[in-house]
Amino acid sequence: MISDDEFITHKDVPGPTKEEIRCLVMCKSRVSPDDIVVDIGCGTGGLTLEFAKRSRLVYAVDKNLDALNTTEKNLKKHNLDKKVHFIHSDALEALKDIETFDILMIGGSGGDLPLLIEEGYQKLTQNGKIVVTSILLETPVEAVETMKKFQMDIDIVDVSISKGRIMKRGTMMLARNPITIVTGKKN
Ligand SMILES: C[S@@+](CC[C@H](N)C(=O)[O-])C[C@H]1O[C@@H](n2cnc3c(N)ncnc32)[C@H](O)[C@@H]1O
Repeated sequence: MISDDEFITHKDVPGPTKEEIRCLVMCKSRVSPDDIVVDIGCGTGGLTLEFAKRSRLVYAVDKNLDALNTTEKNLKKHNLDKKVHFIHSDALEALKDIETFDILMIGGSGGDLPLLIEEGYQKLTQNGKIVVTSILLETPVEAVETMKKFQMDIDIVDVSISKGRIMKRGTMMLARNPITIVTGKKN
């Protein structure tokens, strides 16, 4: 797992998904070397990079060109850019052009989540997974409701992490925003 401070960042792009959350996403997605992954809302490339290390091919999609360029820089830095197709597009448009995949990672949807899950489900391989990460309370509910329509096996984890900061007098634990990870498996 690559540490958070190894990423190249951009002032107008959200920072990478934190290391501990990346660990959990890799674990919940059960990504394997033959998998094709679509990373919607690739941002800084935190998840794209971890998926590229563990899969056959990743489609990294973002509607923000600064984000896509930042992801590309981070993948190049780790010699993983050859395993990634970089797509500058809105998520729904991008999905229409991709034939099939084993994992659909949704880390940013801009309000289109139910549609994205519906479109993505059609192209997901048998036993494929849709993983949604969110800081908003409403997003996991939308994800679960949509996944239920397709009788997916659903796993929900809410993660609250505190990181220790060592100071002169002792160690202070600093809380981070809770993140919810919803994973749906196609039966
Ligand atoms: C929180 S960031 C994702 C961070 C990323 N997972 C990482 O580890 O670096 C969310 C991203 O989703 C993108 N996004 C939001 N809605 C989108 C949409 N409808 N289509 C494509 N990208 C979208 C935003 O531009 C932003 O870069």
